[in-house]
Amino acid sequence: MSVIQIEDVSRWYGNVVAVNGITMTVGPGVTGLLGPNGAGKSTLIHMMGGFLEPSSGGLTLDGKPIWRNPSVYRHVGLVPERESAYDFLTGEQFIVSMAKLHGLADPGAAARRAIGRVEMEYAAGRPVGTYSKGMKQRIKMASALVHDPAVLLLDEPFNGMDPRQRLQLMDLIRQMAAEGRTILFSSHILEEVERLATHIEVIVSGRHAASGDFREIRRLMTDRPHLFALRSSDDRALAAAIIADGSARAVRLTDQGLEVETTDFARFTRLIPQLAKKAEIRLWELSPSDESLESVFSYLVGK
Ligand SMILES: Nc1ncnc2c1ncn2[C@@H]1O[C@H](COP(=O)(O)OP(=O)(O)OP(=O)(O)O)[C@@H](O)[C@H]1O
Repeated sequence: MSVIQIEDVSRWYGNVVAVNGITMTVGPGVTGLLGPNGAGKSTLIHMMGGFLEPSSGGLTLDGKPIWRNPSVYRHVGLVPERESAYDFLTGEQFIVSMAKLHGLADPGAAARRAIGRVEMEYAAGRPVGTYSKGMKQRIKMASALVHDPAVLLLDEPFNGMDPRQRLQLMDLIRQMAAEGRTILFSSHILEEVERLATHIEVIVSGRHAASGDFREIRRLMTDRPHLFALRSSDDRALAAAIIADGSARAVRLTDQGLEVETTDFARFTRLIPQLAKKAEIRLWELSPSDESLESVFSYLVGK
């Protein structure tokens, strides 16, 4: 059972602070690293895998420093977001070469085992350049598994996958976690993280914004004020009805219709059609107007 400890870690690129004073512990099971694009997820993952030096702070695997420590790399597999295989190599050649890089005693056998793990035997003899996005993702996964690491780091593993490929990969990740591995995967999609992760870490603008199980994070996200845009046959009357009901924090009449702020998302979406019906108003549009991930995450960090 392996544990990665991240202790007050920062990383900057020139003037850009990509990761800012993050402290967290990643243990066995599946951890989801959630954050919008540019939050610093890839930077953090690369530091966890020993591919990038922290500008300050330290990272350890089972108490051993990760940076410049090859004895640690034997226990870590990293699947990067970008393509990492030469298109002209066959899947098998690629995995065998990775096994050789790790100095494994029997690269052929290790490669076959890893390819079997991701169910890619049928395409192992084909050049990687002919693979679909999902197949490329699986062969990258095999390359990270070839030395049977205790820790697996996956950067946006579901990007570009169709729903069937997504389910297959989720199954594989669950199996590997059940075997006692420490697995961390990054994503900017809450639902994805919610379905797979037993533990969630949220980062926003390089900072650690929240940590815990998904119910807690979901509550933090849904309890924040929500902004809705409404259009109806009589916006003024609808505004009056909403104000009379007392379910909104603020109601504004705009050129486009109504803007309503509420803290109880679920109750408000149930209530509005009832209010409209009672007042004989036809509802044309009811849409959340601040549902961008950016705004959800910003709320979490209190910006
Ligand atoms: N090599 C680099 N040089 C300069 N800036 C960088 C470099 N790599 C990342 N950054 C910047 O650091 C910040 C964090 O980037 P990072 O790729 O770690 O975020 P991310 O959460 O993985 O985002 P994405 O999901 O879009 O890849 C961004 O502002 C990015 O532009």
